[in-house]
Amino acid sequence: MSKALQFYKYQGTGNDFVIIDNRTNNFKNNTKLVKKLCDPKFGIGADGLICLENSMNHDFKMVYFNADGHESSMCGNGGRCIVAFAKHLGIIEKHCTFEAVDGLHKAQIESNGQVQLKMSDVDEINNYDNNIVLDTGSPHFVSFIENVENIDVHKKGADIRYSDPFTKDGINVNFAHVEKDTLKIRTYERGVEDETLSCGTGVTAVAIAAADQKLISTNLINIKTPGGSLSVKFDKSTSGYENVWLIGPAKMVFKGEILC
Ligand SMILES: N[C@@H](CCC[C@H](N)C(=O)O)C(=O)O
Repeated sequence: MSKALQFYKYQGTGNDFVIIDNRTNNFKNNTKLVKKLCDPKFGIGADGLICLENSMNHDFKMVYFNADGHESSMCGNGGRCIVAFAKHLGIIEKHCTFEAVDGLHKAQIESNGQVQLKMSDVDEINNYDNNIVLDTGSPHFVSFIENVENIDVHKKGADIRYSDPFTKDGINVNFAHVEKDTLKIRTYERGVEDETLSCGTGVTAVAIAAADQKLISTNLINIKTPGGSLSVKFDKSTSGYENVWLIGPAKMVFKGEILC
């Protein structure tokens, strides 16, 4: 017999998520079910699904699944959305610390609703054929190009994601253009296997890569994605980049019940 599952739908600059309050452990996830819930025809439709779960020592725990149904690494936009959701549930007020797959994250909600999320430190940046590979909680490939509006992100992103060194574990692929300390970014996401409107760990990776390549002269960077605007700020340390913050909107779109 089908069971009714309560869900919430959130979006952060157009990167959209099904969020489930799983503090009671009622939602027993499996790859097929998560994939179906993320499917716009057979389910709700989203780039990923997030469970908010109890944490022993912190405000809550975030468990993230890509739209392909597999549990994955950190999601920056999802992290900002789950913070807004925790506030909606009354678990937190303005500030919180939560557990995620890549460690602890601090966050705060501004009076204008923008959510600031502290991301992992970055201490390894690799060059790859004039491109950059780094991990901001999820693995990212960064390619700086001239004409970011016209590139076929689906085709070129898939070519890189399925190329030799990345086939097995996969990688997210970002195409970026720098203009006067503002970055324009489009991302092909692993696990969605397509372009999404925005990727939080992706824009964080591009901002740090741009600083590392000396393409920008500020450590508070404005970013434009097809889904809206974000900012990233950080400090340069002797070993890399720390105090990395991703800042932007996170909004509830609707809530409902689905039979599964
Ligand atoms: N949408 C994301 C990244 C989600 C994880 C990614 N698809 C992966 O598997 O690495 C974000 O906002 O960071």
